[in-house]
Parts: sequence; C-alpha cells; structure tokens
Amino acid sequence: MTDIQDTPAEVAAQKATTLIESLPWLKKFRDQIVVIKYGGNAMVSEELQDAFAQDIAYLRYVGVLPVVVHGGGPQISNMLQRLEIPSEFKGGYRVTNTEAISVVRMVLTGQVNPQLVSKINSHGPIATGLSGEDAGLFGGRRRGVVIDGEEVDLGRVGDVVEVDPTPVLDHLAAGRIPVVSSIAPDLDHPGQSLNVNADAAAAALAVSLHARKLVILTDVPGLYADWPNRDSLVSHLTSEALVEMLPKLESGMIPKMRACLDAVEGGVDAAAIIDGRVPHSVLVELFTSKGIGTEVVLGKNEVTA
Ligand SMILES: Nc1ncnc2c1ncn2[C@@H]1O[C@H](COP(=O)(O)OP(=O)(O)O)[C@@H](O)[C@H]1O
Ligand SMILES: CC(=O)N[C@@H](CCC(=O)OP(=O)(O)O)C(=O)O
Repeated sequence: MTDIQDTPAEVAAQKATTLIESLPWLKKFRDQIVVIKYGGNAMVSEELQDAFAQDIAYLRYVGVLPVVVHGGGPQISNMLQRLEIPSEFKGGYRVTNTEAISVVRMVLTGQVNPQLVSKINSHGPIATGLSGEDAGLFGGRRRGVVIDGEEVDLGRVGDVVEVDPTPVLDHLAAGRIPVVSSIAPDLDHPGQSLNVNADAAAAALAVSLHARKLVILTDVPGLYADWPNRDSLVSHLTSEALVEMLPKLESGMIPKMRACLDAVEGGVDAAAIIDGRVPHSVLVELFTSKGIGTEVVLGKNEVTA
C-alpha cells in the first residue's frame, strides 16, 4: 500500500514490484486460452463492467487468449418481473417455460451480450459476440434436477452435451475475443432453444478448448466450506475434496462448483471462483502469486483455508 510519506523513488519501487511479480504468470498464460465466466451479479454497476472490460482487453494485449462466457441471471429476473412472467429457482436452476425461454434468450443474446462486447471494444476492435446457438457451438439436451430424492422438471433448461469449438477457435485465430451467451439449441427438439446455466456452459467450453484455466466471477469472495460462516473461506481445494463437499452446497454455489469440478476433471489445469465485485479481480487472480478467491485443481483430498 502506498503511504502518504513515500518518496517518488519508493512509489516507483512498489509499482515495479507489482509489475515484476506478474512476469512468471505472463509467461505461463501467454498464448494460452483462459475462459472467464462473467456472472450477472458481478455486472451490477457501470464501474464494475468497465473494470472487467479493461481486464479482458489487458489480457488480450499481453498475449493471453481470453474467451468470455456470460450469464445475466438478475437481468433475466428483472425482465421477467417487468413482463409479469412468474419465475422461480429449483436446485440453483431457473424453471423456464416456453414464454420464459424467449425472454432468457432476448436478455442474454440481445441485451447483455452486445453491451459487454461494446464495452470491451471501447479499447480496440477486438471483441465479437457469439451465442451458443451460432455455427453449431453448443448442442443441448433437457435436464431436470433431483430435490430430496425426487426428479423435478425444469422446462426449457438443459445441459451442454456437445461443443464444436471451431467458431471460437476461428475468432481466436483472427485475434478476436469471443464473448459467448449461454443459450443452446435443443438437439432433441430442432428449432427450440434451451436455457443453460452459464457456469456449466463455461466449463463445457473450457474443456473443449483445452483451456489453461477457468475463472468464474461471482458476488462472494469464494467458496465457504461452512456457508454462511464467514470464517470458512477456502483458498485452495482439490477435486476429491470438492466431490465430498458438493452434496452439502446450497443454491447458486452448486452449478458453480460442479462447473469447476467438470473443468478440472476434463483436463483444464485449474478453475477459480473469484469476487467480481472487486474491481480488476481477473488480473489479480491471473497475474499475482496469491491470486484471489478459491482455486480448484485435480488431486487427492486437500483443503486450504
Ligand atoms: N458455500 C457457499 N459459499 C459461497 N457462496 C454460497 C455458498 N452457498 C451458497 N452461496 C450463495 O451463492 C451465491 C452465488 O451464486 P449466484 O447467485 O448464482 O451467482 P452468479 O450470479 O454470480 O452466478 C452467493 O452470493 C451466495 O449467496
Ligand atoms: C438454467 C438457469 O438457471 N440459467 C440461468 C442462465 C443465466 C445465468 O447463469 O446467469 P448468472 O451467471 O448470472 O447466474 C438463468 O436463467 O438465470
């Protein structure tokens, strides 16, 4: 932290320390694909969106290959409310009827996606919008959810069961940042779309791209082992420990931690949950030794506070 009495030379030395700390991480992530999931709860202010767009542009200009997958849960809820369409969550997933799916698609692909693309493009003509429905990117299949041992129908909600990464790879090869919305065509009902949880979509894409890292931004500092006890924040855990913890998790954390597990089991080196309310948390996670939030890696049972 810069002190008011610091001399210009001291201030310069502190800045140099921060910059040089990033060197091993710049080397590690250069030319590597990093999938970043931007959740609707981390988009709540203009300032946060601007800081996020700066981070993504920064990554691209230092030679990382960022791919953004975004959600927009609160934005969908607002629109459904305005249109007086009832909406509820079961097991962390939105129950989505035929009326609701068109609103989900309109908000994600028609509103949140171009807004994010335009913010990133204020730094240069580098970002391009994609939906999971474009050029065969995602293929989805309906899913329900098991609550208290009973299968509950979620309507037009699905899992990404197929990914063709070609459209994303084409954009990366052209030097662009793909920004992807989490809608998938329903493979069993041609012409219909499915609402896919954005954490799950990001994990499926990260696996298919052989990404080096998956980073998920949310509105908490990370995973709490004993939620809501604020002293139980986990900084690092292995896939085996996460498998044990999953059945005890609640609501929004279920799809998020499931996504981290799927990513590392699918060959992604590491997956992290970070606090998107902290400006520039993406850069801190990727380019500092300690990072920020909770990191998951493949391995035997181990949890670090
Ligand atoms: N064990 C846990 N650790 C951290 N947060 C948890 C936990 N269990 C439930 N939560 C809740 O999950 C929320 C994040 O999920 P969600 O609201 O779906 O976020 P997003 O919109 O970023 O995808 C947190 O704000 C918190 O209220
Ligand atoms: C099936 C399901 O729940 N889909 C989510 C898709 C958006 C999303 O995941 O947004 P966040 O990342 O902001 O939570 C929804 O309808 O809210």
